[in-house]
Amino acid sequence: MRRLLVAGNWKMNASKVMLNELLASIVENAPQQTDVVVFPPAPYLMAASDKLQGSAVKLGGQNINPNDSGAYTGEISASMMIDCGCEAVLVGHSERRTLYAETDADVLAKTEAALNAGLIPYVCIGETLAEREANQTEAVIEQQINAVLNGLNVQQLAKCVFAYEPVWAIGTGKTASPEQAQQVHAFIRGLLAAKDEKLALNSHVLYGGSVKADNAKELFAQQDIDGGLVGGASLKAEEFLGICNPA
Ligand SMILES: O=C[C@H](O)COP(=O)(O)O
Repeated sequence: MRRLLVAGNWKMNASKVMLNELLASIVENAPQQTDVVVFPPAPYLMAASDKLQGSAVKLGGQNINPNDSGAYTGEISASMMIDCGCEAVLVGHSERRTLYAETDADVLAKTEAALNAGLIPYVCIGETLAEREANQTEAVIEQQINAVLNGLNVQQLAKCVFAYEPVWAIGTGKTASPEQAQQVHAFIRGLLAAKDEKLALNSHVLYGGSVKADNAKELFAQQDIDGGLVGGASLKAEEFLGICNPA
């Protein structure tokens, strides 16, 4: 049985005041039946870790360099994230792929680095609008997820979380319909099953792309949608908590 998992990706949005207020509210009100993880920007991770002490809410980082240390000015390693209290990291978010030219090979390297350090990689995949309109959704998803499915063993893959984020639904207010999302999630689970049946059964596959309190319930009711990777709506306590506890 897969528990509902809701992850809040703050992207490049935060301040000390926001961190204190938002985390205080999430810690106090996060429902026990949902696993909740927040991904603030890197400079706030230590402070966030302190705020989350003793709470069931977990912490993650938004990006890592695949190397463990060295002359990589401006970069952050997986072991540093562990040191700062993180248990997870996002890998392959479409903004990283598009704005910072991250390739499938980079995604595999980062996923491996995360696993080696003991972080849970949240491997993000998703098609653009042009790809969907050209009927390439499944081909794109398969290519992106195969980068990790072919590069890692089942034990490593069992520690990953997968997130389907159609690029056309991110920050646009255009959510994939529950049926559209379910169709791709079922396809992803099929690819996981081809690797290993138990892996498919136990893996969390999250949906991301304009998830809100008022559409979360219907999305999360789909058989293969195990929760959400939430961007904009994770910045407002009431909205995010509404997603964590969809009515
Ligand atoms: O990581 C989160 C996704 O990019 C979704 O962002 P959004 O909820 O603002 O559409």
